[in-house]
Amino acid sequence: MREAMADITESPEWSALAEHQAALAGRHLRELFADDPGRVGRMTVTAGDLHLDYSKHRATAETMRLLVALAGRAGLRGRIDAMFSGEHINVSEDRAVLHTALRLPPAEALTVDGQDVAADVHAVLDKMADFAGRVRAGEWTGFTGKRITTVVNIGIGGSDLGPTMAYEALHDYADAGISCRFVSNIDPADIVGKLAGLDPERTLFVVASKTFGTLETLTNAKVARRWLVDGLGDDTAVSRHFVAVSTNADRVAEFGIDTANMFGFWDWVGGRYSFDGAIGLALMIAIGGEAFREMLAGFREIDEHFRSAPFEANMPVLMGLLGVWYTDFFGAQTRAVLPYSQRLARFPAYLQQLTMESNGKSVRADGAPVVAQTGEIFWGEPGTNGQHAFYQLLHQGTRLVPADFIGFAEPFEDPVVDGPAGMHDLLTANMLAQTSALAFGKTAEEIAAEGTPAAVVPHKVMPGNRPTSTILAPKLTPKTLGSLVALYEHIVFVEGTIWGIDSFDQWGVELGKVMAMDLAPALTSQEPPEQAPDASTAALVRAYRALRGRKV
Ligand SMILES: O=P(O)(O)OC[C@H]1O[C@](O)(CO)[C@@H](O)[C@@H]1O
Repeated sequence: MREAMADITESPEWSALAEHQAALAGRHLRELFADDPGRVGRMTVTAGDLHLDYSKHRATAETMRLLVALAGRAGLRGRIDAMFSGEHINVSEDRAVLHTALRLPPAEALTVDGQDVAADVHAVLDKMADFAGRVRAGEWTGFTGKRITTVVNIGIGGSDLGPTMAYEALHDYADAGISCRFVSNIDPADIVGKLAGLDPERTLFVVASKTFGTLETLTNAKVARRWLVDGLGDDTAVSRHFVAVSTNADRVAEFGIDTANMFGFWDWVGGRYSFDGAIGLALMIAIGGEAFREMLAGFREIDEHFRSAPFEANMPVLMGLLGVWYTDFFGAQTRAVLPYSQRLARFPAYLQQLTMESNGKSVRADGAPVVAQTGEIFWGEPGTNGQHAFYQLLHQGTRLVPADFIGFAEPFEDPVVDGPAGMHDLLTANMLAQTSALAFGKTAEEIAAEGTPAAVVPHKVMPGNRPTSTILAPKLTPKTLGSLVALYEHIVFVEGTIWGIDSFDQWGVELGKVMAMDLAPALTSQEPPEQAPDASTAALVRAYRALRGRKV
């Protein structure tokens, strides 16, 4: 039986925040800025290449002091140390949580549960780099001796979203003439579409699955194997065209992939925290081992910052605490993530798994029900596209939607000029304008003064007081991407610590998987369905069967 955790909402720190919120709720950001000229300087923090301005939050110096005190009450410092040192903080699975070990510098030692974790990590990274180097150099060829030009990663969830997002973000660094495609969905449209136009002689499949037991991945891998064997007319071609990334060597071998071509990881890496290890193999083949290691250095820089910076100047701590502030004290339900970079189009989707699979929990680590709201709903789209879609609600809707804006100073493209500002400057101008409009809005008086007819004035009022963080980095490099991801990984950890939950299990996804396997025969058999879990689902099974021309 686990020791019962204290109820954080009963703590003096929580009560102080609740009282403070009541006093602050009626105050506008316009006033907070007017009252405190030093605000921006104080509410700006840098970590490695990341620059965060959090002054446009509905928070004062006192708010931040109280939030930091809450972190102290939740034992955040001790929890950080526990994670980095390999304590079994994933309690429901009795595992260490060591994604931070994936980016340990070679000189740093770490032994956990009697195992030299640092040596294991570097052995896998070296094996990946060696393999990636051979594929890139054309030394590892397909079965017929031709160079590999496309890598197809087959995986789902953490075995897909990380590498997909990172490949899209960093495709400018793909310098060996090798491109990647990513197949995840059990919907046949995914694999059929992704295989279209590929040459089996030049295609390498990376089957990525921590468990190597995931229905979608194994099904897609079997389809890919059939496509390859049909295309090359020889079963033995598989060994040159399939490699695996997994923690489960037995299942890899059972599938028919030579375990010499398997890249391992460990149960102490959660799937959603894994693309900086072997799950990033496809990415490494595309961008090369050196760029991959630069990405790891970016992760590492934020790990170090998170571990050592005082909470008052600690970027993940501040952003995590602000997440708690809005979730639990303002009743906000979602957080928008708005990258002003087309290359980060998949970043919100990646963060959805990272944050929501981690913190979407209603039971605490001690097994008792949670005492506060948990799990922000993350969503978003790149700017400026989002501006022409859902920003109306952000500006004038009734809901409070805190938002993270992410931008970069340097574009990749040569200056594409249209008027005095280049396109990239226009992109950035839009980002900055949005955060300013969200924070300060426009009053009825200001609108009326522009000659707006009185009847239209209320429609044009921009209430403002809508909180945002702005993260700026020099350029979307492998290093800055690593830093950004580590930032959000640690934000998740900070929030999970305050809420007292185990951010590293995901039991809630299991039931649906089992039920799907139970239901599949009812959909596919030629006989009338025997059972369905409930009346509604039984009716839907019958409707589906009727539509497919099967007996009902
Ligand atoms: O890598 P695997 O074992 O195939 O799992 C894929 C994904 O499935 C999940 O278990 C959720 O169903 C995720 O946590 C994981 O990232």
